[in-house]
Formats: sequence, structure tokens, C-alpha cells
Amino acid sequence: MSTLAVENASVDYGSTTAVTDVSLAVNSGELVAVLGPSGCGKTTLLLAIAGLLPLATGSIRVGDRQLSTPGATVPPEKRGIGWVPQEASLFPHLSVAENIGFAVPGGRASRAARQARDARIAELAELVGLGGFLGRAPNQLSGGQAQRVALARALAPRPDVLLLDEPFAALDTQLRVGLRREVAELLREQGTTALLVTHDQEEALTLADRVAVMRDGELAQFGTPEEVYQQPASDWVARFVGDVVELDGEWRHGRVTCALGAVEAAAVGFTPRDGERVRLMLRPEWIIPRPDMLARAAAGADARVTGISYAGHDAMLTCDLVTGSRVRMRLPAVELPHVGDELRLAVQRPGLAYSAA
Ligand SMILES: Nc1ncnc2c1ncn2[C@@H]1O[C@H](COP(=O)(O)OP(=O)(O)OP(=O)(O)O)[C@@H](O)[C@H]1O
Repeated sequence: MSTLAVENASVDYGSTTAVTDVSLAVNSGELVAVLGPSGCGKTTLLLAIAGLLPLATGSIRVGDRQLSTPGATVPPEKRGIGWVPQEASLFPHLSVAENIGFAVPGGRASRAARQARDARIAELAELVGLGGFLGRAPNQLSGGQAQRVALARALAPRPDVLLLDEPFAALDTQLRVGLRREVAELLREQGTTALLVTHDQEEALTLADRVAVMRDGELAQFGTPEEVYQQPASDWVARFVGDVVELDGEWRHGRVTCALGAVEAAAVGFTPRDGERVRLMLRPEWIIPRPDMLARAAAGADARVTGISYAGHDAMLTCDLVTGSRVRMRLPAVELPHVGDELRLAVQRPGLAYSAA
């Protein structure tokens, strides 16, 4: 597999620019998720990488091959790029084996070439867990099985780069979670360089080595899942990637004085003056209860639990602060407080301060 380098790429639909000046380098064997809300340009970027749309500016390279520049686009079938679409879109009149082998040369060639092709089809069917399904027709497969065939078909010609366009979106929740984990493991085992488009934050954070967050055609942040979640580059990224607790406050000496007390914080993207109004953002699990009496003296704020949303492994608590604000706090569902309990809340790691302007 090879590296994929997208540099300053812009893509237009007539007078509408759908992708603006995006630069993205995917290392060999890396799985990168392109995450963003509907209409932000994810699919357009993928189509340009696949060679189905021309670039208005910039370039796309795989390894040392220049594949797209404005005015020159290597056609899709010559780019060495595989595509797994949202719905499997298998050829209905072909068997599973014929679908997998569709893009593998050798069908009408010598006996040795045919044998190599059949071996590749069998190997891939095994790889995606469908070794016993080679003779089946697509209409005899479940949605998850069809999507596995689509993955095997895309991997069969040994592409340099694999593009996956929301491949799990059409599957029900349980199947989606299981299949996406399997697929990520398989891609890692194969050392596949892959770009996965999704609008599902959890999918991006759990599967990818790095996440490219897109907004309105631009790259809003490109980093590891931890970076994107713990150090969002803007308040928009913070809100889009996960739950946030937002409080207005005043910046003073590296702390934000707000309804939760004087909370230590890092300013993101600006240098606040002492006394400046800022917006503090916290993840709900950064807030913890301090039920012990000693905590009374510690920084924090008194609160009453007003709601609990139980999710099995953890729970989201809604707490009303005596100062009048409301915050949400995520706790492991081991020993949970009850609605009506009074707690003292503290923040266990520095929050993020964004400009209130
Ligand atoms: N063929 C087209 N002609 C004109 N504009 C288009 C065309 N296809 C997409 N667009 C516009 O380009 C922008 C990006 O669309 P794109 O499909 O890339 O977004 P997306 O992030 O993949 O969205 P979704 O998650 O809903 O699939 C949108 O504003 C869309 O309306």
C-alpha cells in the first residue's frame, strides 16, 4: 500500500465550491476517517480522490504518482484506488465469487491466470468470513454479508488506497458496530491505506488512526482521535465531536471563573486578557462529584442531581448548580448518585477556553 497526499485541493460544481483548499496526508497502512455533517463535502472529496471529479486547485498523489491536478485527471480505472460504496451495489446477476472477482484480471486468460484469480477470490471470501458463500446470488445475502462482498470486491485487485463511503450506514446498529470493528481489524492486518467517510463521531473516534473533521468544504481539524476529542481546534469542533458542557466565564491567570468555580483552562486559538469574557468548554466526564466533607473547602460548586440518563456502562447526570446554571456529568455506572442528591462538583482536568467574541 502507498501514501495518499491531497494538497490544497478544491472541487467545484459549476459556481458552487464544495471542497476548499483541503490538504490531507494519509500514511501507508493508515486508516483515516473523514468526519463531518451532511453536505460538508465528504463525498465530493472522495469522488475527487477516486478520479470521478476534477480538481479546481491543488493535487492528489498516491505514492509518487500524480493522479489529479487542475486539467489532468488519471481515469478511475487507472488510479489503483478501490471503492466501497454506502450500499453494497453488487451485480445482481453475478454470484458472490463473480462479484468479488469482477475487477481481477484473468477470467478469459490462461489456465494459470484463471487459477490465480480463483485463488484470490477464495482468499478474499475467507478474509471477509464468506468462504462458504461463493456460489450464492446477491439476493440470498443479508445486508452485512453483501457489504462484506463489496469490501472483498474492492480489495481483490490489490488497490494502493481504499476509499469507504459510509459503508456501514445502511446497517442496523448491532450489525454496524460488529462489522465496522471487523473491517477496521481486517484493514489493519492487510496494511491497507484507507479513507473512511462517516458522519458518525463514535465510528470515526473508535476506528480511525486519525480523524479529518470537515466543515463547509474546509478541513476544520486533522488529528488523532484523542487530539480531536480532547483538544478541539475550535468551539465548533468541540460541539461536533462529542458532548460538551458550555459555561460563560471570565479569564484570569489561566483560570476561568464560572458557575463551577475557578476552573483551570487552556485558551484555544487566542490569547485572552485578564478579565476577558470567554466560553469554557468541558467534556461531561471531566466533571466529577466530590461527596466527601473535605471537598467542601476545595474548588468547585454545590449542585443537586435533577436527572439521570442510564446507558449501561455509564450514565449522564443532569445537575443544577446553586449558582443557577445546569451542567451534565458523565459517570461510570458503578455506584451512581440518585435524583435529588446533593453533590459538590469539581473539574478533574483543565478545560478549554474559546473566545466569546
Ligand atoms: N452534483 C452536484 N451539483 C451541485 N452541487 C452538489 C452536487 N453534489 C453535491 N453538491 C453540493 O456540494 C456540497 C457537498 O456535498 P457532499 O455530497 O460532498 O457532502 P457530504 O458531506 O458527503 O454530505 P452527506 O453526508 O449528506 O452525504 C453540498 O452543498 C451539496 O449540496
